[in-house]
Amino acid sequence: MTAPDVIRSAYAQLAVTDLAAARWFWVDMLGFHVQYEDADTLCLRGTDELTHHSLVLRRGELAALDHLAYRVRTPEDVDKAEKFFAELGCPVRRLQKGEGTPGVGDAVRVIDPLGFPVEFFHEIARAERLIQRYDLRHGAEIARLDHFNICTPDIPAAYAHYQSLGFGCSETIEGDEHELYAAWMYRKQTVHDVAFTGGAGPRLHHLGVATHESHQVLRAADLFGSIRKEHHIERGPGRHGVSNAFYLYLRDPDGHRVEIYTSDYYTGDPDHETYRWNVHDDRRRDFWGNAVIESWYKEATPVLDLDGDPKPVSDAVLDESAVQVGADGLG
Ligand SMILES: O=S(=O)(O)c1ccc(O)c(O)c1
Ligand SMILES: [Ca+2]
Ligand SMILES: [Fe+2]
Repeated sequence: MTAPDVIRSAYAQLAVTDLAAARWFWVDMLGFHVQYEDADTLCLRGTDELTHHSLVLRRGELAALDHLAYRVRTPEDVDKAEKFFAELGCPVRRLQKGEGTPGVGDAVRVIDPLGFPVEFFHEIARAERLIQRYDLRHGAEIARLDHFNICTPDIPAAYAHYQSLGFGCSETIEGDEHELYAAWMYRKQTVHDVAFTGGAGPRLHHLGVATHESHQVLRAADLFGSIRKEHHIERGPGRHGVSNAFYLYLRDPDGHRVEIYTSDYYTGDPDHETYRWNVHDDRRRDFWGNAVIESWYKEATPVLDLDGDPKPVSDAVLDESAVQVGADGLG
């Protein structure tokens, strides 16, 4: 089975129960730009992004992940993706241009071996260059989508699946016997396109969106505090151990988690080595040793199947939050 040539995590499509409230959060507060809008759909992108969108919000009855989407290098890679997942016995659905998400061409949607709805596409509409439209920047000034973080009960299985798709591994969190608690994996040459958080799954843990500077991360927190919306702030600001990024976690009006993330590092050399953290090192998730609050480990967004119905979840094998590690872990 030849794996499709994945370029990067490209967009996520979320179902939101109140499109206007979601618009306030993602456009007014975070600073995404509206590329397309109708009564049920918002297609959004960050200031640096040159394709139609990196986030799609679609009105729905249940707050859920509709699908994650990876861009592949050529139209032929969409065919390869279809074959790759069909041979794994996964549900597969081909979408012609115009049948799926606005702006996206020929694509294939699958339920992957981890139970996640995932789209692989090549063709997507180009968008006007806003990189130097400083006059249009607003809110947290989000530059681009950076990564997906998914909750899954079997981290080794997730690692093996994404390794079979050609993803490298930049960092891990491991136990004393090297049992795998978490992993960060990439195709683009930064720390991750996808990362795995141990927990009941399939569920979406968060979307990571990048700003250029840490002052935009701090500004986001101040913006929410200023208008008495501080309850949207869940964790941080802080410095990650894994990735070394400066971060802030927020929850949108539906509870979807988003991380504002800046300043990780280059991983593009062919012999790039995985950096391994011990689960007992309480700098791993916050380099300053600040505790990870319970909701961050326990709460996540359900995912939909290819017919739009919520998928059941199965419980975790390992529970990092149960490991007693100083400032982190709740055991
Ligand atoms: O908290 S961790 O340092 O493990 C971490 C590192 C990178 C991320 O994107 C993240 O969400 C969490
Ligand atoms: Ca809070
Ligand atoms: Fe993240």
